Amino acid sequence: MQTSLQDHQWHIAGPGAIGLLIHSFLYKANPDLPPILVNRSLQGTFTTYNLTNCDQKIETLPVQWFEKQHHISHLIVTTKSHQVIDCIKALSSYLQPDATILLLHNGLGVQQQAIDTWPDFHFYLGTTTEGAWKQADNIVVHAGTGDTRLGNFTNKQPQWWLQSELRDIGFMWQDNILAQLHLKVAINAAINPLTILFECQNGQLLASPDRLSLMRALCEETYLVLTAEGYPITDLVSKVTQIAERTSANYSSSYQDWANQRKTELFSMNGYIQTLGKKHNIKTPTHDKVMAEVAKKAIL
Ligand SMILES: NC(=O)C1=CN([C@@H]2O[C@H](COP(=O)(O)OP(=O)(O)OC[C@H]3O[C@@H](n4cnc5c(N)ncnc54)[C@H](OP(=O)(O)O)[C@@H]3O)[C@@H](O)[C@H]2O)C=CC1
Ligand SMILES: CC(C)(CO)C(=O)C(=O)O
Repeated sequence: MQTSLQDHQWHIAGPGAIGLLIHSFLYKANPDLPPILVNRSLQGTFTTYNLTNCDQKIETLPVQWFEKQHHISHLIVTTKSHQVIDCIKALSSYLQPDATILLLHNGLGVQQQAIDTWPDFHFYLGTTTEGAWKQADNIVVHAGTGDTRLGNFTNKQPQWWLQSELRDIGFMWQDNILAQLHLKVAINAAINPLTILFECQNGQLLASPDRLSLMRALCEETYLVLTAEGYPITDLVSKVTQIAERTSANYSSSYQDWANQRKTELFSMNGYIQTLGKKHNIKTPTHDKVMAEVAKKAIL
């Protein structure tokens, strides 16, 4: 039996920092069509959560959780990259055969795996520069505003997008989203593992010749591999340097995962470049060395 879900009602799987932030955007845009949260256990926990906005105001928002009678037609997955496949597997019997699924995580590789595993679902790929973190299970802090872009493998805007609630909350359609995602991976692959190796903030990578030369070597290999894959990124070193300067005081997401003994997403950043290197027969010795060193201290 199906409960009273409405057309286009979004489910959000992964009630972490980004999941709750997007929940709050959708809820505030249309409280009559609240998004539905899905957690790992498929059983709701908290009934409200607190959101600290960028201007330090605190709002309390109600939560509606997934129920096993639901048929999911629209899903946003906001787990970490290594949790995406298991998350969709756990939901596969509740997803409509032609469900729309937006994957919103860092890194690459998992998106193709999802599309290959479930060819009938309509997958969309996204990336966000919003910043958020969890203070507790039901407390989220919106640390910095950013933008969220989505697209698909075909670059064709679907009909649903024109009336989508996602437009109301400022999400933007991005032609060639894959180019955007490859650029992000190239930047992450040059910064994130090094912040774990040197136990430093992003900006401190620019402070010594040793760190800079490793960063350059990673960029050179990434450039060759991504060019072979059809995504040549010009001036990658200066793009990486600019981001490291702009986020100078930040600890990268991988550093934070390592510092909190969580699995990092490096397998879908440097690991993705290594996989493409093998595919195109291009050696990636710096990525290999850096990943081997990071593996001694972090969960890859
Ligand atoms: N936070 C940020 O500022 C930004 C994050 N991103 C990216 O967004 C993605 C999400 O990041 P973030 O929100 O910080 O990560 P979090 O770890 O805070 O959130 C992930 C959530 O997914 C849950 N989860 C794991 N497996 C499942 C499952 N099978 N079903 C349902 N829920 C599940 C986790 O629960 P559990 O705790 O039980 O594992 C957790 O609540 C990452 O790829 C990240 O790199 C991108 C830009 C900025
Ligand atoms: C751009 C950068 C490196 C900012 O910290 C990031 O995306 C991350 O930490 O994952």
